[in-house]
Amino acid sequence: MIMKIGDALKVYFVMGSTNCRDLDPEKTLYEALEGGVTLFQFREKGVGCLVGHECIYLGNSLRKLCKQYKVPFIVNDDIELAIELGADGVHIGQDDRDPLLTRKQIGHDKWLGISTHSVEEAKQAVKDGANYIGVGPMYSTKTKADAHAVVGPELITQIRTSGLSDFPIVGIGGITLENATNVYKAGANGVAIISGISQAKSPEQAAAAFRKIGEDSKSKSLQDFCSKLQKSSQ
Ligand SMILES: Cc1ncc(COP(=O)(O)OP(=O)(O)O)c(N)n1
Ligand SMILES: Cc1nc(C(=O)O)sc1CCOP(=O)(O)O
Ligand SMILES: [Mg+2]
Repeated sequence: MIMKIGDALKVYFVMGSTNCRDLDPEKTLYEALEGGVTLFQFREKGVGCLVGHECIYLGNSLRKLCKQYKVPFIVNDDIELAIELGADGVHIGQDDRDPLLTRKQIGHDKWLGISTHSVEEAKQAVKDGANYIGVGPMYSTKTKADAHAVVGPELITQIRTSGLSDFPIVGIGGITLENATNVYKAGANGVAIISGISQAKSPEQAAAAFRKIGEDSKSKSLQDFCSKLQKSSQ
């Protein structure tokens, strides 16, 4: 799948069966895709999550759906599962596994995402061959019990000004329709969301609203950039 990763990160939906509310995972993802999510991560984790054949079965269904919508499919943590499902990439955290070994296993044509919580971790992730970094938590989250302390969108701005001005970055953790604009404004290419879409009454409408915020933030950033350019040339 040929697609710029910075664009794919715009509305990054992360989900497993334990995150869903009224709808089953397939229907939840279907609605999110209809609403316009641009990237999907299969994160089958937590109490009551599916394992073994059941996990592979669900992963295959979700993978097929993403293919239909031409949306890249990432697997969280589990490299063997990613390979089995023919995923477009994997996402690993600081304590999951060695990034260099992971790259060796998945090859160079797959995306590797790495979670980061500081400027130092961000720079190291780039050195370790990440294609994008997740930065979080932006805000407090109930979805991940072992989440780090909140870093806020300010960390994304610090990472940008530390030299990673163009590197693909997605913010994650506690992102809602009310605060997503702050994350884009801080310099993120996109927002990664679990409950804001999976727990919404209508995942489709929530996804569409996040997509609209992403589009508007992009054109607003462009307007800001042009007006700064105009002012500096006056
Ligand atoms: C896009 C994105 N960013 C961060 C994470 C978190 O990864 P990790 O710290 O390994 O925690 P778990 O998700 O494995 O519980 C992510 N999954 N995706
Ligand atoms: C999976 C995950 N990673 C985080 C990090 O900070 O790295 S926060 C988080 C949970 C995101 O869920 P929600 O959108 O429901 O808050
Ligand atoms: Mg992990």
